[in-house]
Amino acid sequence: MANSDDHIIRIKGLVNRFGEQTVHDGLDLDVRRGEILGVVGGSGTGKSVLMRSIIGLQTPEAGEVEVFGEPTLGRDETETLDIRRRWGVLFQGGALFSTLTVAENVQVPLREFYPDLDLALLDEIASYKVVMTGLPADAGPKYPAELSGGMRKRAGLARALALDPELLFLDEPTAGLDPIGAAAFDQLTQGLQRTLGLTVFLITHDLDTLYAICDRVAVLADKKVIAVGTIPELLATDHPWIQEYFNGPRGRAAVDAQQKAGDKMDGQARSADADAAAHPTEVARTVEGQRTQGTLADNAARGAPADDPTRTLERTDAARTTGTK
Ligand SMILES: Nc1ncnc2c1ncn2[C@@H]1O[C@H](COP(=O)(O)OP(=O)(O)OP(=O)(O)O)[C@@H](O)[C@H]1O
Repeated sequence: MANSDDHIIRIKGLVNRFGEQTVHDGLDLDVRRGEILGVVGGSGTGKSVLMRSIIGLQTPEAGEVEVFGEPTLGRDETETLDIRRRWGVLFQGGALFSTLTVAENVQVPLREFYPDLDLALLDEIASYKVVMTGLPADAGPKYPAELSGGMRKRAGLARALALDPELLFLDEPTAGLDPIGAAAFDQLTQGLQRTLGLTVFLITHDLDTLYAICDRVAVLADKKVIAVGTIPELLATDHPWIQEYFNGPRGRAAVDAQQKAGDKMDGQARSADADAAAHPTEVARTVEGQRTQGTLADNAARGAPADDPTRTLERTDAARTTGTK
């Protein structure tokens, strides 16, 4: 398979079967470096099996998988150690160890890949990752059962970021979150992706997530990736599932919500411009698309941790639409 610097994952001719059931049959997909790729498809189309095939938890019957330019199939764990330490995974539901605290959960991959790290350093890295994902610092010693669903997702994300990965896999990160919590998690994902230069492979049923933060979307159907592109590019195809998914009532509601969010941010940008003109010596604020990130002082004033560079102003648009399974 040709190597390309533009692609962090390359999949060719993937075949996965469970008994008589064929889940993937000649699936191809490339993931570009630095993008957030949304992966969608009806329930049971094999999104999670695809992710598991990439990260080595599922052995496909045939095909080629390359990550960071290295083939991953047919190689044992020690051979892929250098590759595996360069990605992080947030499994569906967070998959935290219930008998470990949040900090201990974050330390699991650190202990696995760097067994010689001393305890003080493990604690320090875990604390940093906890705060980085917007959790309060006192979440570290808590057990998963003591956290809300949204906080558990953030704790799972903190663990996924433990090794400073270049590539992040997120399996339905906003499932089960309320609309405001889901929008905040999207903004956290995008903030981290931009700040840390991550590539994100994001499985979701959440149309708002697709519209809000995904650069491209890959659609799984008929045992393959039937289309991959920006949402306007997908809308230009005539595949019935794609048309129904994006043009159905939930798709239209997601577009409306996106439009409202855009209008709101335009208003904020205009008002920020007026403020800047009126107070030219004040520290500038940055308005990036839908995301407004204040200065550390602004964040502190809003109650966000002052040392958290990724904390973003949470969107409070009321409408949020999750695609049907
Ligand atoms: N270990 C396994 N053994 C047998 N069948 C499996 C196994 N893992 C997955 N499958 C089957 O493969 C198919 C695809 O599963 P997968 O979990 O990838 O779907 P999905 O697209 O992620 O679905 P959802 O959106 O509902 O999470 C399903 O029919 C599932 O039952």
